[in-house]
Amino acid sequence: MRRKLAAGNWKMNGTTATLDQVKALTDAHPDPAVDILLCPPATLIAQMAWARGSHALQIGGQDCHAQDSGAHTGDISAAMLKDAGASHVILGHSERRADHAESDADVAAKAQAAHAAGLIAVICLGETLDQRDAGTALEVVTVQLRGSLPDGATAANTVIAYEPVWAIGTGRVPTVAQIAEVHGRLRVTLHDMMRDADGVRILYGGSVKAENAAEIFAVADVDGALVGGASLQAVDFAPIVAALERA
Ligand SMILES: O=C(CO)COP(=O)(O)O
Repeated sequence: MRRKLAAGNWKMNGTTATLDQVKALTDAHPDPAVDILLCPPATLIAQMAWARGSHALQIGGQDCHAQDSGAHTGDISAAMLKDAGASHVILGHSERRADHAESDADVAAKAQAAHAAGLIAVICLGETLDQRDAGTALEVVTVQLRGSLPDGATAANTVIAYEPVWAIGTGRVPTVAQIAEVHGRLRVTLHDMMRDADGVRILYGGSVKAENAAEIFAVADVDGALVGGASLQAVDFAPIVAALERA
């Protein structure tokens, strides 16, 4: 049985003033029946770890370098994220793939570094609108998964997030049939690649809101969500967590 995961990606949003959302969220779900993960900017990880107190809220980074340390100005290693209080790190988000030209091989190398540091890698993939329209979405995500999953990936150290690029921040969401088709394909591919594929959580991400969460969470092989905009405010994110608890 896979434990469901409600994950929030704050992207490049949030300052110390925003940390009041942590209390609002943990107060709304003092004893959650699902895992809750927030991935703030790296500057807030340590303070968020303090702000959660004894709550089971998990905290993640949004990227890490593939190396442990060294002359890489501006970069952050997986061990540093862990030291600051993170247990997870998002890798291969489409915004990083686009803005920083990250390849599948880069993502696999970073995931390997994350695993070595004891972090759970949340590996993101998803097709663009052109690829969806061309009918190649399944092929694209299969290639991304095969290229981005490192040796040594297990259900315990890896989460997959399917995020169609055209659904991110657009309010456009795939049909439940489209989500089911991709998640099913990802599960089959995982089975081909690892022994405990049944235990790997596959999240859906892209314009998840309180209004559409229940419908998405009812889809087979959807084990939770990776939420952007609607994770910034507890008033938006808490009902998504509640919908996942009910799913
Ligand atoms: O990119 C996302 C999460 O990583 C999704 O963002 P939105 O929920 O804002 O569409």
